[in-house]
This record gives sequence, structure tokens and C-alpha cells, in this order.
Amino acid sequence: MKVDLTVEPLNSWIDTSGKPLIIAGPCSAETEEQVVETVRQLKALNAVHVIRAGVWKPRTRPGSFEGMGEAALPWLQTAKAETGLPIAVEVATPEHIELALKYDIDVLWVGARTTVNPFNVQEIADALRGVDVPVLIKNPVNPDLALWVGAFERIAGAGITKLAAIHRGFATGETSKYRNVPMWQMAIELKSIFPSLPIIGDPSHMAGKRAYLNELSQMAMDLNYDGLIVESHIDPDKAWSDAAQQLTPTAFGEMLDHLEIRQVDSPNREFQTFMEQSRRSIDNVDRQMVEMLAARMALVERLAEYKRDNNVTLFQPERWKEILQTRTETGKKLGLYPELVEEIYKIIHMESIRKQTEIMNNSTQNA
Ligand SMILES: O=C(O)C(=O)C[C@]1(C(=O)O)C=C[C@@H](O)C=C1
Repeated sequence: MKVDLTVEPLNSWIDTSGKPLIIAGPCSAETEEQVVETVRQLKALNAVHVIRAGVWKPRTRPGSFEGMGEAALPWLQTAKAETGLPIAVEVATPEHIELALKYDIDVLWVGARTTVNPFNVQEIADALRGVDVPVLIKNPVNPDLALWVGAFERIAGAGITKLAAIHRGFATGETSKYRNVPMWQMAIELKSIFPSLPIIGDPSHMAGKRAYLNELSQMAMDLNYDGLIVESHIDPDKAWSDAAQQLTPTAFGEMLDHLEIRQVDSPNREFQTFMEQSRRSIDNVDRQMVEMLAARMALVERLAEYKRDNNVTLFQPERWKEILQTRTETGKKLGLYPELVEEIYKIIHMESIRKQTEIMNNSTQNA
């Protein structure tokens, strides 16, 4: 999938002095005092560029706190007037957009529960036509890259060019220590489809618990993300939503201090030569791996023709079991994770079955 998107670089609409963009603020705006005090403390860190606050909260089940709605917007205006920090809120309907713009909200984000629904995203896109506002789009709740891509196409189609993605992790149904499984490869794939699209990590929603915020933020930085969006509350344990994953502004500042921000490259000559040589060696190994794969496939093809002529099924459970066991054992002895070898062999085996099916079906047609 290769698509074109017009994206203005982040630094054209927000000055971060070359540092990663830091967005922070409470999960929900609860009271004027809570909003203003949180924003004051975040401003004092001297590291936050944009304030986030949930005003309309999509909740899985009715009956829980669904946000203060329009009443909270003047509090955000007060916090902005006092600190000079721009404000971001989540919008899910055309009415939210109208109200957010009426109260001078600077940045809008589309939530994970909205990105899943193309009708909803299109309504938002239509409401944004003719408006020049930065829009951040969270990944859909489920790991469906096309929905995320489609949301960008719809919003960009309405003329929005100040765009960024928020990677908040996915509900996969698997058990994980995280609330939402990061699936980092989804963001990497999005970035290869839209190379100029900035990606912002949302460790709060991935983690679900503040204990995991450090490691997830570091991972996002190591993957060269353009920024972080983190939930911070003056009294997290008393927060009306997402209490377990919010940090006090002070704890958030400490976390930021401990983050290692690495550079994409180094001008050091020795480093450059070493990288150059290592990459040539990797190229060599990779070529051999691909040649080996092709050699294996050629063997499978011959074997499939024999199976076809002798009327034998292509899937051989006992042999497959033996392959998985022996290959993961060999890998383990060489220091490879068994899961890695297993995943690679599952793909190879499926391709082998696909190729054999093709050969068998061809015979039926030719017969
Ligand atoms: O050994 C076979 O019978 C094959 O068809 C080859 C192969 C493989 O790719 O290694 C493919 C399918 C079977 O389930 C087991 C193994």
C-alpha cells in the first residue's frame, strides 16, 4: 500500500526547539481547579509543549463518568491564558468540533474508538473542511492498519495538513501485562506508508499502569517517535477516569529527565565506517537467507509434484510438528528466542502449503 499525503512538519505548527513534542495533561477535565493546577504544574516543568484534557469521554459502558462536556472548555481557556500553552482535546462528532473551535482549542485529536468507524471519521472530516487546525489521529482500537490509514486519507481529504498519528496500542484479546498491546510494527508500517507523518507515542493507554510508562516511553523514543502524549493529574489516585495510569506532574518531570533521547545518526567518522561495514555484512547474510528460502521452496515444489502424482495430502501434521521442534531447538542453542524461530517457520510453512496447493490445483486443471 503506497499513498500520498500532504503533511506539514511538526515544527511548522509547534516550536519544540528540536526536541520531541511533549503533550501532557489530565485524562479528563474534572474541575476548574484540577485543570488549572495541573496545567500550572506541567508548565513549571518547562518541558511540555501542549496540554491535553478529555472533555467528552467515550466510555465502553454507560453510567461511568463521560466527561464534563462544554462546561470544561472555559477552564481550558483559563489554563491557556495563564500558561500560554496550547490545548488539545478529543473530538468525536461535528458538534464537538464546533464547540472546541468556539472555545479556541488549538489541537484536536480523533480517539481510538472513533478511528474504527469510517462513517464517524468522514463526519469529522466534513466538519473540518475549510478549518486550519492540527489533527492527531489515534490508532483504531483493533489492530487494523487500513482503518488508521483510511482515517488519515479522510481527514487529509478535507484539506487538513497539520497531521500526526498517536500510537496508543491495540486491544488484541491476548493476555498482556499492558492494557493495550503496543504492536510497534503497526506504527512502523504506518510510517512506511506515510513517511512524512509524525508519530506520537501514547504510553499511558498502552500501559494502563504508571509502572510501565518509563519503558514504553523509552521504546517510543528509541523507535525515533516524534513525541509523547502522557496523562498527568495533580492527584492521580483520585482521578475520575484512568486513575492507575496517570502520573503527578512531578513524577512526569522525573520520568522525562530519565528518558534517553538518542540521535538518528552520528557524524563521527569511525562510527560511519563501522556502520557501513556492518551493513555490508548484513546485506550478505540477508542475501544468503533469501537464497536459502528460494532453495527450500524449490525442494517443496518438487515434493508437491510427487505428492500430486501419488495422491498424498499436502499438510503433514507429524512432519510439521517435528520441523517446529527441531528448528526451535537449534535456534535455542544458537541464542535465538524460540518464539522468533517458531513465527518464521509458521510463515514458511504456510507459504509452502500455499505453493503446494497451487501445484495440486494446476494438476486438476491440466488433467
Ligand atoms: O514434508 C512435507 O510433506 C511437505 O509438504 C513439506 C512441508 C515443509 O514445507 O517443510 C510442508 C507441509 C507439511 O505440512 C510439512 C512440511
